[in-house]
Amino acid sequence: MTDVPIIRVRGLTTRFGDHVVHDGLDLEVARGEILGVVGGSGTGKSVLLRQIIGLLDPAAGRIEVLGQPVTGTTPQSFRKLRRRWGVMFQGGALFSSLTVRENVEIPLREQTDLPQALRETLAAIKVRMVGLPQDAMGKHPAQLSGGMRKRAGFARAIALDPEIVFLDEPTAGLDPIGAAALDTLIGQLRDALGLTVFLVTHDLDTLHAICDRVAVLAERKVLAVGTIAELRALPHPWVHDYFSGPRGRAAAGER
Ligand SMILES: Nc1ncnc2c1ncn2[C@@H]1O[C@H](COP(=O)(O)OP(=O)(O)OP(=O)(O)O)[C@@H](O)[C@H]1O
Repeated sequence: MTDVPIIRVRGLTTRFGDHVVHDGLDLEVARGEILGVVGGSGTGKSVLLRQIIGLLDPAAGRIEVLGQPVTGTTPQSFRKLRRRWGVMFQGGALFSSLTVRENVEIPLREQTDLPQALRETLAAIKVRMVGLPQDAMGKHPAQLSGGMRKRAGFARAIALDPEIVFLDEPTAGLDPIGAAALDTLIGQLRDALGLTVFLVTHDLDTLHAICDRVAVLAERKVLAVGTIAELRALPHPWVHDYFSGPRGRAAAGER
């Protein structure tokens, strides 16, 4: 990891009408780390992710990714920047009418001029990298299990060899074995590809298994960020209940 943050959020304020979701939120993500983002329901984890990737404008604040501004930039600069990250939304968010190959090819089709044959070859490599069998390429999402759909979504997220991958609740809806396998895959790909991973999750096992640091969203800001051991030492009630309640202790391997 270097000292220069790969993602930098400063003074972020988010409002929907009178509802203030974030109020002066600050966050930095280091290159090469897996950062888990946790918080109670409605604390604005998914909204934060969408703002960092430029899908939603904040009311105030500054967001920089890879040293470039995300807000207030030209469409051309933004297009260049967005090629450098990949996103997997909840459930994989695949197009149901397209095959896995066609889904994985979407970023290659939209953001490169590569010929069809090369797009297919690259899609096949990504599908293999996420541990899907080659015959999954011709299948539609409805023909896949939930875990396979997530893997296909992951293959699409890494289609353009991104530097950062954003994952919104990747293990939601998976059985514990499938979830653990996906955690392992995320960790392996981070190591193999040198990815930075920004991961919104409720899954305590994921946090323990692969996250280098965890950011806690509460009280309209990032209340704390650190290792799980550091967070467990905090007296804040939500942080305490989350990490040191029965599920938190079980995920930590305690009784
Ligand atoms: N487009 C929108 N218009 C109005 N309100 C919105 C919009 N998007 C999100 N919100 C509100 O912003 C708040 C934060 O939403 P967000 O989806 O980020 O929560 P979250 O922390 O990801 O929650 P969960 O853990 O339940 O998924 C919620 O109160 C939500 O209703």
